[in-house]
Amino acid sequence: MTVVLGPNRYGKAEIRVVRVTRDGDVHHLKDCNVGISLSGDMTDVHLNGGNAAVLPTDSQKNTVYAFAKKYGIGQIEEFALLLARHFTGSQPTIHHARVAVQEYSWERQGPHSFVRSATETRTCVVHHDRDGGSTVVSGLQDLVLLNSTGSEFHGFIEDEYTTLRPATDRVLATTVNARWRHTAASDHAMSYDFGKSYEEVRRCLVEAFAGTHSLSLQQTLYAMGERVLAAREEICEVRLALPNKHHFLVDLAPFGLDNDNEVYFAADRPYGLIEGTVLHDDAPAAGPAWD
Ligand SMILES: O=c1[nH]c(=O)c2[nH]c(=O)[nH]c2[nH]1
Repeated sequence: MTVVLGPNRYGKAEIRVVRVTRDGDVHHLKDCNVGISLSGDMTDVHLNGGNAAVLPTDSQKNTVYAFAKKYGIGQIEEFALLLARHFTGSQPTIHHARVAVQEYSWERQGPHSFVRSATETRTCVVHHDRDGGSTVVSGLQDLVLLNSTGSEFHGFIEDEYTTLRPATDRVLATTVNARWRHTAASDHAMSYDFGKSYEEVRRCLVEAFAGTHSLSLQQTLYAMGERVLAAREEICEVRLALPNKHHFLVDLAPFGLDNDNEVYFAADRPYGLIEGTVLHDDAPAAGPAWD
């Protein structure tokens, strides 16, 4: 039996960087969490402990802070591309870079005061290969949505363990975790408006959730992905993970009260987890985009 080194990567995780841009009395804030993963000529370090090909993860972390100062942090996808291209372009031993960024949103409260908004986190994952192009997957996490009617679930399999009653009018609630792949990120490069794209995709997801009379969360998932692909030509694939945040009607009969879909128990666990991919049938090959 021969043992060999398989796929590997290394980098710095969870680099928290806050960039304040001062515009006179008015300040602008970017609050991010950056993860770097590099791969390349790493056989010697794993097999023999030879570090000559290794750019320390500490240097990677420092690069994030230095780039935040030198270039600012605009759209997170642009910042991630800048970093990924830097590592592959400056170090011959680094062949591939994966940079992931999460952005926490702050609402302006004054010229230099901000309130952390309890809404979703914006995300991106960029891959850059020194011999090839880049892939960009944007996304959002923890966008909480609820429809208080317009949702049904019936006609499902009923086996000997089924107790669920068919529902013709229920609450449908979820925490959207969505990621979407940009068709040709390497062509768009830096001139591409990632900010507008993000806002429009988010709007499509919310509008499709709110506007779909749902016979299942699976149907709603597909409608959300389909809406994005119909509206946004720069996107070729959408991946969604939608927990079904169950709202159970409380039995008020013991108290002599009826419950006409008015009082619910919002359970936090267990929850159904509906996951799916919606994509163009001629979407270009994903390469490492989803890794
Ligand atoms: O929208 C739903 N899809 C399911 O697959 C499912 N399963 C379940 O118990 N409730 C629901 N709701």
